[in-house]
Amino acid sequence: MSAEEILQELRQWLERNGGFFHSQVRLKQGFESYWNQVDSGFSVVASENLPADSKIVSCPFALVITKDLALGSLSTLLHSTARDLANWSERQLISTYLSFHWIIGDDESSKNLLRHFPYVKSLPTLDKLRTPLHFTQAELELLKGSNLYGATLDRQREWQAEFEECRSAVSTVNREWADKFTWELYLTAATHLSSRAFPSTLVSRNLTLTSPGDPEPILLPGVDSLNHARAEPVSWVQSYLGSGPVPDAGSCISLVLHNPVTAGAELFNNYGPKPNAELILGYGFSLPNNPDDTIVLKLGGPQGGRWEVGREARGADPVWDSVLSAVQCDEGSEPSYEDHLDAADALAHMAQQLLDKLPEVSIFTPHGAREDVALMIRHYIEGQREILESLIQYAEAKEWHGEIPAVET
Ligand SMILES: C[S@@+](CC[C@H](N)C(=O)[O-])C[C@H]1O[C@@H](n2cnc3c(N)ncnc32)[C@H](O)[C@@H]1O
Repeated sequence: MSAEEILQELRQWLERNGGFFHSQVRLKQGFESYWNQVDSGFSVVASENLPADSKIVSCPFALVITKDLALGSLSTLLHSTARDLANWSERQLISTYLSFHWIIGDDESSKNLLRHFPYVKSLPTLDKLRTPLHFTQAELELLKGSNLYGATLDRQREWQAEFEECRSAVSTVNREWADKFTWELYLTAATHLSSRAFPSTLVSRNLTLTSPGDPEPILLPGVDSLNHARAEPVSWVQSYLGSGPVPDAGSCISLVLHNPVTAGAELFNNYGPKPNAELILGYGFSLPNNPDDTIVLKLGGPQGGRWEVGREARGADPVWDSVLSAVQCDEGSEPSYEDHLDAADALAHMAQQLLDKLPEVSIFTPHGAREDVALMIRHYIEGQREILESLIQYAEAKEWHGEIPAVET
């Protein structure tokens, strides 16, 4: 099947199930030319001028992939009770559910349990994915000394352990399935989830009710087909029909773009203000000079904590307060001029140490690294460097603004 046919099938499947893509938009394989990054999947383009507030795509609730949908299908397939799988995370359930489409295949017998084949087939293949879990060893080395390096190793360990647990459960039921259930398959599915997830609050009955805890990730086929543009004005609109806990047929989630779009232009969703570390780790792309970049700072000790500082030292004040109270000799009293000097010195020293640890970014693509990956890493490291430099300037400014004791006469 060609890429065009796969996208056509996705569109028809959405329509058969009560969803749609706007009649004046076209799905196309690859990005519009200017991305300068990897061609990691498809994009949505306007075939005619679209007015402001156009509804671009709509996904019926019946096609939404939730943890519960995955749990229901897997319990039947694995002859397990839902309780056996109840300790699986959302990622384990949804990634295993997606993987099973490839393990069992697109045949009649599994159609009721694995209902997302046209969607799964349209998702980018392993070779197109670019999160750090898909980096070569040489590419990973380029991150050494940055927070993202540690975060990548942690994620690799965590996902691999989850996969082993899922595979071993499958293996007790069917060895042939377990043989087909490879790490690459699981990694691909888990990356699809991390790079396309929406919050489960979108499908809850009362959007205004904040449910306790973090929302779960869910997949919205079709709605997830637009690439990201920072600060793009969009709305994710819920239409929940009926008043019971189970939505009536016709309930759906739609994506509305508030800006008009000219014919031929790509249409964008807005994934929210995310720093490059998060875009790279979860999605496999970066934005140059990303204004939402942050660096995570952790301080030990009783005044310690974890903070995110952004460009131009945005969010540095609580770090400063913590450092200041850590250096203060006389606890409980007003910090002295010397305390300010010591705190400024300690903060600048800490930022300088982190700066020294950061890897060098060459404008040339290092040997063994792919160009698109090297570019992503450059965007990220440059952002980290600029934030740390701004933090040093912030500390220097604090030093000057520390109150100078009046000269005794
Ligand atoms: C939700 S999907 C969007 C549709 C995607 N192009 C596809 O074919 O599946 C998210 C993925 O699209 C790509 N992407 C989205 N926005 C991007 C951007 N601004 N620059 C580069 N890649 C982007 C990344 O690979 C990301 O993981």
